[in-house]
Amino acid sequence: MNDPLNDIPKTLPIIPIRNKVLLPSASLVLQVVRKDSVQLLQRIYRSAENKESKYIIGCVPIHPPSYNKPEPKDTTNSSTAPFTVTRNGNRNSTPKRTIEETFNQSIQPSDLHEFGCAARIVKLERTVNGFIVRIEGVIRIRIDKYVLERPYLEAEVTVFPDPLVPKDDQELQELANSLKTTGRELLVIFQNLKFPTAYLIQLQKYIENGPIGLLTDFLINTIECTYEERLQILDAHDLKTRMSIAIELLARQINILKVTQKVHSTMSKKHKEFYLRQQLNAIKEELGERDDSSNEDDDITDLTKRIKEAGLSPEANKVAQRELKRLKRMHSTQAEYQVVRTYLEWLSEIPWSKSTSDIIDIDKARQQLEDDHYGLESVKKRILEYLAVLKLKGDLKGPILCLLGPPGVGKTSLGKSIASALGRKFHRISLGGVRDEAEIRGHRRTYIGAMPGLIAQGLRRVGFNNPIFLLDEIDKVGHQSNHGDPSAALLEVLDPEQNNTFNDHYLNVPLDLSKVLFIATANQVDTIPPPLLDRMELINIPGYTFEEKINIAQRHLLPKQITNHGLSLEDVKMSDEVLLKIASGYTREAGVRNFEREIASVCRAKAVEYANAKDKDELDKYNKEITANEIENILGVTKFDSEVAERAARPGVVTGLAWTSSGSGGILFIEATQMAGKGNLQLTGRLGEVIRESAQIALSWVRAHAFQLGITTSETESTFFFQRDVHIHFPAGAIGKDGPSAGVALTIALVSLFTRRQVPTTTAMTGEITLRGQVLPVGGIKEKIIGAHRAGIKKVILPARNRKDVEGDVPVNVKSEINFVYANNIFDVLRGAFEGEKIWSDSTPPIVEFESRL
Ligand SMILES: Nc1ncnc2c1ncn2[C@@H]1O[C@H](COP(=O)(O)OP(=O)(O)OP(=O)(O)O)[C@@H](O)[C@H]1O
Repeated sequence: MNDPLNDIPKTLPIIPIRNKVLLPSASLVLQVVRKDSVQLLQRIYRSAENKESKYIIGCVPIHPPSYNKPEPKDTTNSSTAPFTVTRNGNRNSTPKRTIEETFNQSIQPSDLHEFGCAARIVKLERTVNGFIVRIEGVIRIRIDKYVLERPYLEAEVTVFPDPLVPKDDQELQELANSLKTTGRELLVIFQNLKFPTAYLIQLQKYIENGPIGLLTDFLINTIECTYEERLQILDAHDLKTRMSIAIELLARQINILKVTQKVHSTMSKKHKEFYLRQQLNAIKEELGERDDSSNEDDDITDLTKRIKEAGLSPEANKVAQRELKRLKRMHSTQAEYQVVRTYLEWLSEIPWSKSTSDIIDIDKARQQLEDDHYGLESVKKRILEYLAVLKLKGDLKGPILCLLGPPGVGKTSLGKSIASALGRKFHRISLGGVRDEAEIRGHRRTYIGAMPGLIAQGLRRVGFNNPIFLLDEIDKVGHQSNHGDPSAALLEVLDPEQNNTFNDHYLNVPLDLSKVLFIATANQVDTIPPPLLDRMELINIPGYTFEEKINIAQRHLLPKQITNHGLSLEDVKMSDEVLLKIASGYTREAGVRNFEREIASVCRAKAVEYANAKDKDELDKYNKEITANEIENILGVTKFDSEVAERAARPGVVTGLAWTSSGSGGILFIEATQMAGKGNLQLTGRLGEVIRESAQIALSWVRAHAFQLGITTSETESTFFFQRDVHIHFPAGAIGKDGPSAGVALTIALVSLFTRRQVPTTTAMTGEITLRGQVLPVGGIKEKIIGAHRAGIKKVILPARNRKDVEGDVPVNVKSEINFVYANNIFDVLRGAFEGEKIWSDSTPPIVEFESRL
């Protein structure tokens, strides 16, 4: 057998234990929540090597409040210290504490007993409040001196190994024999009581082979005795004293057990069960298989109180009470205990009946929206109408508002403004990339690590049941897959008829979401699942024009960034020209997010300049006005020239209008070239199926009208197209492109290529074409035109049936700076693209003109 002495260092970290005495050979499970011990175990937990079972600590009992400290004694003397704990010092007199109180409680060396037990950590588990640790007593120790008090106690110790019983010590030999006889007697009783076999084997081993000191401790561990009696045994490092006390205690226990066995045979079944249960608990406790029940009780009392205060719905309360009952029956080391406990914590933290009171003051809301956002008049108007209806009707049963627009146009910040106008809490739920229904609805509790979904989590975070939830990027939520359908879960969330009984899989009780005000945001409408779209009212926020961006910057972004950088509004001035330079030279976006970032860089540079001037006491030299030249010094050379200016007009190159998946509009170039070949058409630039088909249609139309357009010399000539290959490329090959709206631009690019005529780079076009040359309307007109305006386009050719979109939605200043050409057919486009020049002959009347008369 290993000498335990070898394992025990001279200095040991100390874990003080309350109401318990650990003896060598016993094991104990402790729920550790007090700060000092938690910090000690944290250190052990962190260092991987120390997590092994070899880590040794000292376990020392804390004196109960009524403990009278014994007189200092000569520890070399073999006699045991006078025992002075009164009966009042038992566990029942210990005051109950909450977890927090226990955590903050500080233990002084003077509170601790002089003797303790060195123990080996065999299991260490993290819990919500601290640790659960299982320790095994190794050997008696006496504390000589505390060498550390914070963050945890550490002490120099003397260890007391048990000597072997000397053959010639008659008295000791007799005591040992008597102890073994008592042990055998107990073994028989325990066998009758059906004690665990492993325990019985162990006891038998100790009785037959000793060592006698360990057998004494092992027996005392099993029997019922008071706290004081156990302390007495702990203090008795001298074998003779320990055995004498133990024999007395064991004899008492045997008597009790004998009487019990008699009573047992006469008891009713119910009584017996109760009695056995009590006994089982006591035995478990003695064997160290029950942890500090006072802490566990504290925990459950605390939870019960919190559940009572949370004002649960009747259904939730029923479930909570059932689970509480289960929890009480469980042992805190059981894995299921933590699962149930976490569930109950969730139930207690959902705001079932806590609401903020609404302030629906339309004037105040109007003011708030005005203060926070420039422009967006129609959006603000619609939001105010919505709030007015909310005020009159008093419920939220209506369509959900969905703010639709490119990134950085203020969708999120509009949501925040609405929340602060209403005095409600605001929470943003990002739906981008949500592929799993469980993310919305939670995982069932049977899963390991199950959690409630985003909605329930949001409610817990805000702490009130009537917040504003901004469902961000609802267009990016996943559809039906083998992980369920997140959009179907959202449907339930957003449906006012169903959402008062929303079922989160984890909570598994109906949640009332009818008081939550949902606002959604999306970049594009196409990918929003139709049933969701059906429940929402779209409010379009197209991109901003330069003029709007400058106004937003002067009123909101610049003041915000100046103050963010510790300057006062008077310290930095930027003219509209400078702001325009930043917006056009350094950003290319529909919103203002990058613009704000660039303004922040300028403010940072100004803050450095200001601080330097202040340090040198030269504030008079500091120039608060920022010039256009300074901008280049701060932000570097301009990142973007006018997109149109980058290009020179060439045959085969045409400017189209695009609408990106993020909802912002812009221009795109189409380049066509021809080479000797066999009549093949090659397309590049990451193109989708539809745009490829548009290119085929365009080529077929051009081939069909080649003679009329002067490309071929006779109507029957076919060699022209069979002797050359055509290659069409859409630059910015990294970005995928698709959709039918490039049809018109593709046709014009091919006509320009074959007729060697140029289209001005400031002319852009959009529209779908049919094989017969008709121009069909397309979507995203407003965004495309605002984007084109930003790019410096002067003329836009677009389908005649899109005229209403231009007249209705496009800002006036944009309309006034762009010349619009509305086309019914491709000949109208040709006329517009080639500056009114009629490049075709009328020898054959164009088929489309005939069609257009239909
Ligand atoms: N009209 C406006 N008036 C004042 N500030 C604005 C306006 N539009 C946008 N902003 C500001 O622009 C920044 C970006 O806005 P926000 O984050 O709300 O954009 P978003 O549309 O939600 O973008 P995303 O779709 O990427 O989430 C914010 O600081 C916001 O205050």
